[in-house]
Amino acid sequence: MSSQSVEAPPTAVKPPILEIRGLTKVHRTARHELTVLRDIHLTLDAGDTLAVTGPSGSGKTTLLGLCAGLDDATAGSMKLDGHALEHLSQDARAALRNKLVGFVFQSFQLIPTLTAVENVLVPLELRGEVGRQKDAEALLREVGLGDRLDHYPTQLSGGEQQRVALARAFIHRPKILFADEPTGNLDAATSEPIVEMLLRLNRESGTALVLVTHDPGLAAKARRVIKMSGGTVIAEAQNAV
Ligand SMILES: Nc1ncnc2c1ncn2[C@@H]1O[C@H](COP(=O)(O)OP(=O)(O)OP(=O)(O)O)[C@@H](O)[C@H]1O
Repeated sequence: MSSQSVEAPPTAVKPPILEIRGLTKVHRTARHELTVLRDIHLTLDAGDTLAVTGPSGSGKTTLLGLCAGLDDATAGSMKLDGHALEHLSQDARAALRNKLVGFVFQSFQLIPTLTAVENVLVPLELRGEVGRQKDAEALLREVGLGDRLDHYPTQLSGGEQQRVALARAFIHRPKILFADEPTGNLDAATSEPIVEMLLRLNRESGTALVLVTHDPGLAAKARRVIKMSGGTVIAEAQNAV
């Protein structure tokens, strides 16, 4: 009998979905220099949920924008799913984000000349995926817009536009979804299914969620909560969810 021990195969350790080191953002004008984010460090595990809270002007939207690649940092580094963004070309960064990231903006950013269904299909078209009309329609039904499929953004209320934006952010099943005030424009009855949908996406697809919110009820549904003030993270807590 062999005395060789059988070594367990190495377990694949998933990289954090998001790793931020020393992230800083300074806005410079001719006369002023304004540091809106200062030396932020943050690590988020794959599939985790994080609420970003803090008073108006504390830097929450700026942080989200940098994470989602909508803006460039003044200093610091970021990894998405183990990929160091500073080592990638602009095109490679865009492709990585297009694959991994979903984003819901505070101001929806729907394309005015496209219908609700066509707006939801945009992330797929950017990836060259066609023929997913039925999936887009199903998602819109899930957010309660089954009878608004062919409406244009101007024909939708603010809350309805918000829901189209959420469906658009979900359609390619991102690994991480950034949402800036996802229920900010919705009443309690409308926001509940949206929150449920976000949490279901997290549970069933393992999509990590980063939610900027002023709503303590929504923040309580995230496993981790950070509080920002003056461009820095001043407190961090964990919820038993
Ligand atoms: N392009 C810009 N140029 C100069 N200052 C900016 C610019 N964009 C944002 N700021 C400033 O950065 C600070 C942080 O703004 P940010 O939108 O990130 O705050 P926030 O915490 O998301 O606020 P709110 O809860 O009101 O949405 C604010 O003081 C804002 O005035």
